[in-house]
Amino acid sequence: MRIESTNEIRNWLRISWRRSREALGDNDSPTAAFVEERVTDSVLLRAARPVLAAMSAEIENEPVSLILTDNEGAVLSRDGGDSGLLKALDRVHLAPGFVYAESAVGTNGIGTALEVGAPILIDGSEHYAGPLQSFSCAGALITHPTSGALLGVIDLTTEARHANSLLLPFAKLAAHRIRERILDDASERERALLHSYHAACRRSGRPVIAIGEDVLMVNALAQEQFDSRDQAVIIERTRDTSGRAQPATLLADLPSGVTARLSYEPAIVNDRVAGGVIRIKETVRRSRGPRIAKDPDPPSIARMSALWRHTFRDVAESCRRREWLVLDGEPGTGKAALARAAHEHVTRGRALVVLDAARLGGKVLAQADAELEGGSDLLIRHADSLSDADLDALAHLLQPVREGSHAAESWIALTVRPGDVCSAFASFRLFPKTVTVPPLRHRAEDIPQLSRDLLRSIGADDVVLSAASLNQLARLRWPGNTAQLRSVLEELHRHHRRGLIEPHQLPPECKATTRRTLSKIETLERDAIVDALTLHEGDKAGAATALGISRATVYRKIREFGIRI
Ligand SMILES: Nc1ncnc2c1ncn2[C@@H]1O[C@H](COP(=O)(O)OP(=O)(O)OP(=O)(O)O)[C@@H](O)[C@H]1O
Repeated sequence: MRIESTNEIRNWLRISWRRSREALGDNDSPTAAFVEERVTDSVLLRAARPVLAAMSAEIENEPVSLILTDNEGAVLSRDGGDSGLLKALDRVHLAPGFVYAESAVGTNGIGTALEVGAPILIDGSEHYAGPLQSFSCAGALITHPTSGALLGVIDLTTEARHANSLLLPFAKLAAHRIRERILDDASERERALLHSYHAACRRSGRPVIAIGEDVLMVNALAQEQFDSRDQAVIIERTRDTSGRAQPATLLADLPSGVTARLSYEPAIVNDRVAGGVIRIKETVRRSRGPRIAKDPDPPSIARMSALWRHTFRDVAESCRRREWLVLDGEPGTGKAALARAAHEHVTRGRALVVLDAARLGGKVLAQADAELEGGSDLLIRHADSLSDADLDALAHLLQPVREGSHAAESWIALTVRPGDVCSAFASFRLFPKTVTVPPLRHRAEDIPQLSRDLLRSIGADDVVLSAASLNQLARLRWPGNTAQLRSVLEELHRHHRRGLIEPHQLPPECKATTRRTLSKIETLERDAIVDALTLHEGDKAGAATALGISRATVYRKIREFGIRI
């Protein structure tokens, strides 16, 4: 979008002020939030550093500062400017680490350029916040030259009394030079990777795959020998090495039943890893017979955070002891998936019959009876949806099984909502153990791996989430847990069949953010505020009263946690 005429600019300003008023109320001196975990290396920073160094030399001793931010308005660097200007900028926290999003500090050259998606000059009193009105800021967007992803903003700020009409053209020129530099860097890296790839293909005469930041190359031999599922696992496995400057040898168990030995060699240009070339050295067909190992490797579903591994171990242990089990947890946390995977892991192929009580209602009794008669293991999902009478009948059905001869045969697990313990079961002591499956927001570190697993399972093998997109997903609250993440990825796949997905391409429901990983306490605090706001249909005063905190605190927390309801 381009903003050309003065009228249009005024219009955008009016809208920007309205947004600022909604976000900040009457707060005339909002404080920019500080981000503790800052990005110190990125495509943008690498390309911008030399450009900004050269440009700040051109305007040496001028009262103008060049400010680079990421695509959420967090300041990454500040160059140039005389000491008076720098002191003034420090006073308004326009400094590295602080976030200049419009929602945080009101209309300004950085946040407003991001909001309107176009370069913009905000002059003196056009700023929303009083303390910013002594500055003039020109912000120009920096987009990735090939993917078009929004990377950040270059902003030129000076004191309003020095404002000059060249500020905005100069900001646009800086953005243009940074984009060109990104393109040069990328083609230099891609050339280095291509060179290593061709050399590996010639030397080895084997299947070869090369992976760079935006590039994937698969030679004809690799395409012939491995289907797309195998290729996806190989690529996934080599992600473990991404960015690694040392050669490495890895093993990968492929879905086709072979184990492949992968030899990784980094392609390096200017001391930086441009990508890696993977030669597939040999493959061995795995034995189909029963595994002899006492403690087989856990399945991929279990290879996640300590919290999730611990939960998996608990379920597997109950299954190993044939101890009947209740899995409770919020909707969509993966209770059934976990029970299935643990059962498969422990019994190595014994059938587990899954009955959904929410779908079958009272009919679940007759079906469970028939399956138990045959000695099957049983997973009854959504047991809490049964009526009290049906639950009672189920308890009476299960009690003789527990005490009878085939008790040792059948393993039974139920899934229920949190805290939904059925008194009939408790009185018969049918289910001695309950495992609580943690919500996704308590294991945000699992989101990258989980997203890749889910993308593969929905057939979106050609879709790759960028690191920034994964960070964005990891910051969300996920009330619908893994099931919601799955539906978000399905929605994404409907619009993007392949390629690298950047944050702006994620579905809208992924837009509420906090910039950092929250501590457990902060997560609980955020959840309480979200729950109160939802209950009060977004009314902040009502939520504040319900929580016993001030309205100002609710506003502050909404901004801090990036809550949008
Ligand atoms: N660790 C995981 N890896 C891959 N997919 C998963 C994982 N956990 C859950 N899923 C997928 O997420 C979705 C929801 O999981 P599941 O149905 O097991 O959740 P649930 O807690 O039993 O849900 P409900 O609220 O209906 O009881 C399913 O599509 C499942 O395959």
